Amino acid sequence: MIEVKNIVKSFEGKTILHDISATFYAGKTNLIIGQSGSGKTVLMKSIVGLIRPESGQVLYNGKDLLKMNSSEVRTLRSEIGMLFQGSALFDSLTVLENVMFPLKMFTRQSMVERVKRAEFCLERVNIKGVNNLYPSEISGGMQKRVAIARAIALNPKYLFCDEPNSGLDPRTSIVIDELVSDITKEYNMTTIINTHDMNSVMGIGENIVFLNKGHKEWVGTKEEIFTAKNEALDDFVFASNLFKMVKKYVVKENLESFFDNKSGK
Ligand SMILES: Nc1ncnc2c1ncn2[C@@H]1O[C@H](COP(=O)(O)OP(=O)(O)OP(=O)(O)O)[C@@H](O)[C@H]1O
Repeated sequence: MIEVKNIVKSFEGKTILHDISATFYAGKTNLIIGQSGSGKTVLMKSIVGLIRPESGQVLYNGKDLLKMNSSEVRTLRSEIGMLFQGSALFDSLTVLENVMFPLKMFTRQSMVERVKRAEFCLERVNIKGVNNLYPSEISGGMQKRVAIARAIALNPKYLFCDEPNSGLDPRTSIVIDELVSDITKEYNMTTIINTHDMNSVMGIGENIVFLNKGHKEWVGTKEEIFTAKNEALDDFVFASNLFKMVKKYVVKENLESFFDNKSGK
């Protein structure tokens, strides 16, 4: 579990995060949503430790990142998996070598052990037969799966995904979302995902934190979003006519059956 308490962050005298407190649960897909510029990335970077807030606490299972010494931070880093927007694979390394990379950085495993673990992770994300290809030789969806395999190579307790669906078609986005969600449950990870993607919100939003102009405006689940009485949230989530119609239908008809059928299974 990760808790942030009273996080304040400013740049050049302008406050970007206003006293943010939120809880992100283990075994759940926790989403941070909000308009462009609302502070999602700054919040995620503050949680990961890439940005130091002026005040507040970032508690990893109760331990404050902002008070950890360098050896504690290094241990924590080995427990964190990251999935970046553009997959961020190393172009000059093969698929297998990309997944082996964090194992080389953070473990003393032998070459044989590293290969075995990387092969296991690639199989887990349903990647077969491309281990010796380079990222440029596989599709965007496959690259994303390889990035997930790399992110879970060290068996992380915490997984951070920044816009994991950017650049993917809707069908592949759902596959990636479901993969992240399944892995989160399987390994009981605390997964935090930054997204604007309403399909992700409706599909895997188990704990959604909505930021509005750097303020935490609302927290709830994908089911609660339909009946929330928050104007800013409503404007953001149901901005398109399509989602306005979906809301009308879901509220009028049967909410449960909508979520049961969401993934089209
Ligand atoms: N290093 C920085 N220096 C100055 N201002 C910054 C810095 N990083 C972010 N900001 C500002 O903080 C605000 C929030 O940015 P942030 O990237 O967190 O938004 P976001 O919600 O992630 O947006 P998007 O969805 O477009 O990625 C923006 O106004 C941005 O210009």
